Amino acid sequence: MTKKIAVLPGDGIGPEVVAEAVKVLERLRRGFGLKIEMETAPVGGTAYDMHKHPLPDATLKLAKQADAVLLGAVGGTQWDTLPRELRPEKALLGLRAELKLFANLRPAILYPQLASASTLKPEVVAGLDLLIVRELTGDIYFGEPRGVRTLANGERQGFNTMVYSEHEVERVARVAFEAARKRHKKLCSVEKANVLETSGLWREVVLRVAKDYPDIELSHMYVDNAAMQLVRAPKQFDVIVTGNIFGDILSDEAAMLTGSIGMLPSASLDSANKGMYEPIHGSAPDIAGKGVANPLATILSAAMMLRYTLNEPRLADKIEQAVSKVLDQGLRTGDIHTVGTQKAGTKEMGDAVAAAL
Ligand SMILES: NC(=O)c1ccc[n+]([C@@H]2O[C@H](COP(=O)([O-])OP(=O)(O)OC[C@H]3O[C@@H](n4cnc5c(N)ncnc54)[C@H](O)[C@@H]3O)[C@@H](O)[C@H]2O)c1
Ligand SMILES: CC(C)[C@H](C(=O)O)[C@@H](O)C(=O)O
Ligand SMILES: [Mg+2]
Repeated sequence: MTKKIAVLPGDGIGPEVVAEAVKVLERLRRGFGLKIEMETAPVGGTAYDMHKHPLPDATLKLAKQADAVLLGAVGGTQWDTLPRELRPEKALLGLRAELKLFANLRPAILYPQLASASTLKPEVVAGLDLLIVRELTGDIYFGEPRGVRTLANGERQGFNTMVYSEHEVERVARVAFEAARKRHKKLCSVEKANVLETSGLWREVVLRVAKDYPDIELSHMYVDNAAMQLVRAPKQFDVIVTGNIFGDILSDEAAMLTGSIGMLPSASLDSANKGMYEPIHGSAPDIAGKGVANPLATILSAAMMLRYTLNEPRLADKIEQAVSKVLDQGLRTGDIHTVGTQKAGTKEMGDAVAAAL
């Protein structure tokens, strides 16, 4: 049966990198019998400019009807002064909440060809393959109350609330334990249980779920230590499970171990593995429109889509092998460029991956 993919390019470099992932999917459709149809819709600031809303009804409807969503990135300084409800980022959070995408998988894998692009020494990072499972629909991102209030003395005060219910922790913990079971059977739960009640409950629930996974080696780490350990000795980790805000921060940090934030894909899944796929990076206003953004994170997100939602693991492998081949050829966008390699633009990189297929 033909699967429907909603393509939401978004803002900044979003359309540039999504075009290359679409190119790769098209190649699979024409050459390898992948049965998909793609429909594009605006999201984020681009959608606001067209429809006065960052997540128009038609876009949300398309995303809900589709089997999977491929998203570029949203945001940009020109929309930063809008009321919060109308900002591009709100569309992304809205999609995650509306589609109930509570489990965000962010693999940080070092391609051996990029060892010298990593911020860490080759011996510390060689062979790095870790998976961050980030909870995506709870935490301080969605917790109430939130806002800005004026105190009796006239001073204004901003406030947000970190909230996790047991069922929210339990379901993402199960995703992480299951992932660990398919990998090296090690799970590290990251929180701040020495200070935060939310984190104390998080740890309790993870320990309870662990009883169903006696084959998994579970550890717990405070987030400050985890941030340090990631740059000290990242290979101690197999799977990390953590909350929304800690996962956001740690995954950007982990990206640099692989050479660039332009290398990290993600899958955001609901309980039936329906999902939204996007690079972890943003709209990169500093390089938008220049044709220099690294499209590999988005291309690798398309591979995750094939693996998790479209049930085409063989084609997912093919994309990942094609990416590796292009890196073997020495092609590099500016963010992963090192001495002795050849500088390529966004389009050139996408063309090379499609050709390598
Ligand atoms: N998922 C998303 O849509 C998403 C994620 C993060 C940030 N944002 C939004 O994007 C805007 C910019 O945020 P930011 O600057 O903090 O983060 P960013 O990820 O957009 O950029 C951070 C730095 O990384 C570089 N970079 C990012 N992606 C790259 C790529 N593919 N190739 C090469 N270099 C790349 C950028 O040039 C920049 O120097 C903000 O409006 C923010 O809210 C959106
Ligand atoms: C743009 C923002 C809402 C988003 C997040 O914080 O989740 C981004 O940083 C990400 O990592 O996808
Ligand atoms: Mg982020």
